[in-house]
Amino acid sequence: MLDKNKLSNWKLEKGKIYSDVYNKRNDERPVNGFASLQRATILDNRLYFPSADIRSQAINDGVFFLKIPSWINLEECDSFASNFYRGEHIHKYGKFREITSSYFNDPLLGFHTRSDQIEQFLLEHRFWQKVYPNAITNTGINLIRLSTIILRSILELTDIPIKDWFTATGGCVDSQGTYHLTFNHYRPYFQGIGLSSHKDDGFLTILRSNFPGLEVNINNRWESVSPLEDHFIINFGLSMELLTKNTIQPVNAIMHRVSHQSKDRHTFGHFTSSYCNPEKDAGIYSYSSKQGLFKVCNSRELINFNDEEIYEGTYPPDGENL
Ligand SMILES: O=C(O)CCC(=O)C(=O)O
Ligand SMILES: [Fe+2]
Repeated sequence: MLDKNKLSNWKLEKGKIYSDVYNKRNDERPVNGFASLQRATILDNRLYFPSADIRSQAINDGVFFLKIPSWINLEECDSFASNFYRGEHIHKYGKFREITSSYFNDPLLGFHTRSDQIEQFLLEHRFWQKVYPNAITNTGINLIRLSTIILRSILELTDIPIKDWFTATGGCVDSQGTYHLTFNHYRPYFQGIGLSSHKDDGFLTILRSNFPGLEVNINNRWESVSPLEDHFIINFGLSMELLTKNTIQPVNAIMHRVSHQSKDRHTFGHFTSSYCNPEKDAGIYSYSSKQGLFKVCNSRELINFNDEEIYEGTYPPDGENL
């Protein structure tokens, strides 16, 4: 959690995003039981929790289950997640492991192997139509719609004036943010952790997982998430935490990690971030009733620095670099 008093001074610095939660980031304590996550549904284009208390709990946890709406079809995305890394001779989607960042002229995109067990195919919305099969692009577009519904329902709980919502979210309240649809495979033949502890950079992540392995840090305890059939896992990210920290409804970003996997594990995630492309960067904002809306950092820098820090580590808080 970001320290409230430090918010107005919060600066994005390389290797220091997690300085204030350094011990949590470098925490090798095993899990301590199962997370008891709250459940929500979508009703009439709104996010609905069974009660205000359950909603507060979910917002405080920074993570909850969401019933998958009937208008979202996951079949092709599930198949893509299970096959994108296998090679063309094994499956039609196996060729995607050959499509790397050089194809997009962007170091963030395409197929990547990481220092953890994870390997990924990561693609930003502006390339979906050209690269993904149509069924996957269509699901991605429905996930944008879903993320917009969730985001608006959360903003309604804050005191951020509606006139500021577009700027505050870099366009996301009108489905004009930057979106990534990312497929993950955890390589059982690799040593070490599945995925190092981190918070997602954006406002929220819609995660599809049928596999155990995700661990969340709630109230300074690591807990396993048992996936719930027909539910997404919704994670709030750094942009949401920064934006709402000094409003009447602070939202916590959830620190999470994936444990070592001894069998193949496949998941995929849809990430909602403030608008940025090589020409334009909408920025990351924070709001308080005293100061109004103020810019905290660049959107793209937050994505890049967070990515680097996840895999390369956080500088120890005493200032000494790794
Ligand atoms: O695979 C998972 O369960 C989590 C993936 C994740 O945290 C991410 O892609 O940011
Ligand atoms: Fe994540």
